[in-house]
Amino acid sequence: MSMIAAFYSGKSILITGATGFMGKVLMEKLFRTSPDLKVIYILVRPKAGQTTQQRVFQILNSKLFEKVKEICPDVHEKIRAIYADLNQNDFAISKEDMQELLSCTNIVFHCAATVRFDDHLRHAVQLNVTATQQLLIMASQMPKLEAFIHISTAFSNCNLTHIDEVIYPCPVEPKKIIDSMEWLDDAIIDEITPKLIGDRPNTYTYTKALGEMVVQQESRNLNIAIIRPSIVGATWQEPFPGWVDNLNGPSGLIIAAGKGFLRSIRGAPMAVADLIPVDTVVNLTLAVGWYTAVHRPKSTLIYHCTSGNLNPCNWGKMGFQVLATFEKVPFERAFRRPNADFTANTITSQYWNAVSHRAPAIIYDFYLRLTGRKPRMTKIMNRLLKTVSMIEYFVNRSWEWSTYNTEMLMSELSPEDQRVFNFDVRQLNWLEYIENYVLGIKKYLLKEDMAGIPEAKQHLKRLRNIHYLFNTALFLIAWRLLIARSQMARNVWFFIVSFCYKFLSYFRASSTLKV
Ligand SMILES: CCCCCCCCCCCCCCCCCCCC(=O)SCCNC(=O)CCNC(=O)[C@H](O)C(C)(C)COP(=O)(O)OP(=O)(O)OC[C@H]1O[C@@H](n2cnc3c(N)ncnc32)[C@H](O)[C@@H]1OP(=O)(O)O
Ligand SMILES: NC(=O)C1=CN([C@@H]2O[C@H](COP(=O)(O)OP(=O)(O)OC[C@H]3O[C@@H](n4cnc5c(N)ncnc54)[C@H](OP(=O)(O)O)[C@@H]3O)[C@@H](O)[C@H]2O)C=CC1
Repeated sequence: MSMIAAFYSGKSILITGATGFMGKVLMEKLFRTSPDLKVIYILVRPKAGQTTQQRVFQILNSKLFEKVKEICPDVHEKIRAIYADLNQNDFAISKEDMQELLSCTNIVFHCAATVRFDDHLRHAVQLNVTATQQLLIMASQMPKLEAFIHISTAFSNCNLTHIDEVIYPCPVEPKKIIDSMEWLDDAIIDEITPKLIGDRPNTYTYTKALGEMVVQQESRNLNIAIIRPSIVGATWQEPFPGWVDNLNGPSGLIIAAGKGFLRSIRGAPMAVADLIPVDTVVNLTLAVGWYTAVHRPKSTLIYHCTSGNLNPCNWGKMGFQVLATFEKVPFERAFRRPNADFTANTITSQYWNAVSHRAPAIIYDFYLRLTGRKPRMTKIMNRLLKTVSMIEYFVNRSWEWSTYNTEMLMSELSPEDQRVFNFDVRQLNWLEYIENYVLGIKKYLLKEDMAGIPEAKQHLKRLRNIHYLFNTALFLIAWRLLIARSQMARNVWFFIVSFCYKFLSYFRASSTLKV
């Protein structure tokens, strides 16, 4: 019997960010392994024209929850969706709901965040810092609370190269930042943002670091732990391999490469690609929840959920395997044949940007205009290049995260728990994982049918022929222009033509003699 699964039985659990990538996988695993848990409260806001109830309904009826519904048929009754907006005071939770949350909650998993790299500092602070502070204040009023688990990121201290499982202070106190966001106007915030974030690349990593400081400062006598995952990718094993439902991290770029838009990234092929499957993060999170509640460590423990030091893969190897998978399972209706690479050199990268990204987009838009359609490729390309520029920081560097606490926890688990809540990335086979990841993107994100693979392959063949034709035409035009302008080029051309003529004449004569 799994001790961790047994621990969550009968418990009331509060999850923020349950509608997000990690939150959904966390809920799924909880219901699948501890079907007799009491209730999961989730803080949900209405979005994209859907009410909170509709959003929950959609999640429970998705492919991800198919297994859960077999094991825990009353799953609908065990989810309590509470209307909440983490940007509002008291999260806009009603008095009755707040009362229930405060009096019943046993465990809190705080996953909600803005993960956008380019978010305005005011919004990023509100969600990643102020909301965390408010949630901790709520947690301190929960008499039955056994553990509070905060999800941060391994990149909260990406300004360092070696990162230990400790909280590194930021120069300006989070409380001062929170206060200043209330009275500074947007223009001034824009001006001071680069100074505040310092040598971090974006507001996301900065505010996640502030969030950790808030957790430390507001911890009071709570049992708290912090989890720092690196780049979270599709599921490795559970509930099935390759599940992913958003474009964050590598997923969007894999689509862009598979559809032939993305041909080159300025990145170091030998830099460590510190990816971590989402089910591994969730397994560690649940194990940490159990350990924090049962063993009550004296101080707030931080757990790195990374792969680089235990089972490293680099960007070059990852890119190679992604492209190899496209050969077997191409995406449908590609713009160009997938052929992307990491380029360490800035000038080479700018060259490829001009030749392989901007020029084809301009040519295609010209073609769309000629055929009376609305041009759109330049816009798509600009968006893609913006995304690429935002991730360049992360694919040009390697980090070393120590994993003492994570390894200590692994050794504390029973063999059964090590199996059911496996977070040992040493067992991960990268080639297999990446192949499943690309397949998962095709199935669950692009919703493409496997029956369409032969047609997709045919389409790629047509694109290859168009590519050859285009290159030949381009060469002939260039050559014709050169011949018209240069005596030297003309001489070379006549020399080649006369050489070919002589060779053919000799070949014809010798074959006639043989007869
Ligand atoms: C060379 C071999 C090729 C093989 C491929 C290999 C790929 C390797 C890639 C490596 C990736 C490395 C990533 C490192 C990240 C480390 C970060 C640390 C980890 C974390 O803790 S946080 C989680 C990561 N967070 C993110 O990934 C969020 C990133 N997104 C953003 O910040 C913004 O969305 C972005 C990119 C700034 C764009 O903003 P904006 O222009 O305002 O656009 P929208 O967000 O409104 O979206 C518009 C439109 O674009 C679609 N979209 C969004 N994101 C992506 C994306 N990443 N790729 C493609 N398309 C994307 C979005 O759905 C919208 O579409 P609509 O149709 O709805 O308009
Ligand atoms: N994905 C990754 O690569 C990594 C993620 N992390 C961390 O993991 C955690 C989860 O990330 P992930 O699941 O990927 O992120 P997602 O963007 O998929 O999910 C974010 C969640 O936060 C919720 N949320 C955002 N704003 C509000 C709001 N105002 N009120 C209520 N809820 C809100 C979202 O709700 P809604 O659906 O309504 O928008 C969503 O449920 C975050 O803390 C992130 O920093 C760490 C490392 C890497």
